[in-house]
Amino acid sequence: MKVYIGSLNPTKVEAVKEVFFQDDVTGVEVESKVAAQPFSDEETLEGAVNRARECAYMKKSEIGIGLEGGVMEIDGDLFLCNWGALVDRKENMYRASGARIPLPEEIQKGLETGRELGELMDVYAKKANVSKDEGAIGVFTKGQIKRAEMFSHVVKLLKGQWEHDNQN
Ligand SMILES: O=P(O)(O)OP(=O)(O)OP(=O)(O)OC[C@H]1O[C@@H](n2cnc3c(O)ncnc32)[C@H](O)[C@@H]1O
Ligand SMILES: [Mg+2]
Repeated sequence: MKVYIGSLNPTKVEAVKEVFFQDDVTGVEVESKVAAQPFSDEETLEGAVNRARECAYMKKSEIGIGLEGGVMEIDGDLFLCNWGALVDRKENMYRASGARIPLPEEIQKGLETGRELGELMDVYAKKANVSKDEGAIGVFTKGQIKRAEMFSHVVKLLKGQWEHDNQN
């Protein structure tokens, strides 16, 4: 089965390859059509759905997957939020979200000035490309849950729902 994932970020591509291990998985760059830094559950989910739709419309695609990272507010605190969407050939859509943790105040302040989380995390962790590696979730959980594992839970939730509806 041909599966497209709408990103070239290794944490996202890895997660889909791990869960769809029997399938032919390809990462492709597509537009999320939302802000580079989504600021709510709704906007983050919309980015995931847009990516999944674009992937599902690709030639020979049986399944398109979109994964999107963002932040959302609860009572003045910003939490990491991540959403995934799966669109199949019949245009059925499945959605799922990932684990969330609050972000420290200094990161919240940086986000509020319009900077992207990926950029802020590199400054915080004093290294490059945190978003392509352990991610903010990995940094703030001391590596207990890294970005690829968090996304793999989301992809399992998507695949499982799709399989539930397509069982014989
Ligand atoms: O190439 P794409 O697929 O866009 O990968 P990305 O890393 O930019 O991921 P998103 O667009 O889904 O995430 C939106 C923004 O939030 C950042 N981000 C989200 N989750 C993160 C995490 O766990 N660690 C570091 N940055 C994160 C990311 O770098 C972007 O600036
Ligand atoms: Mg991005």
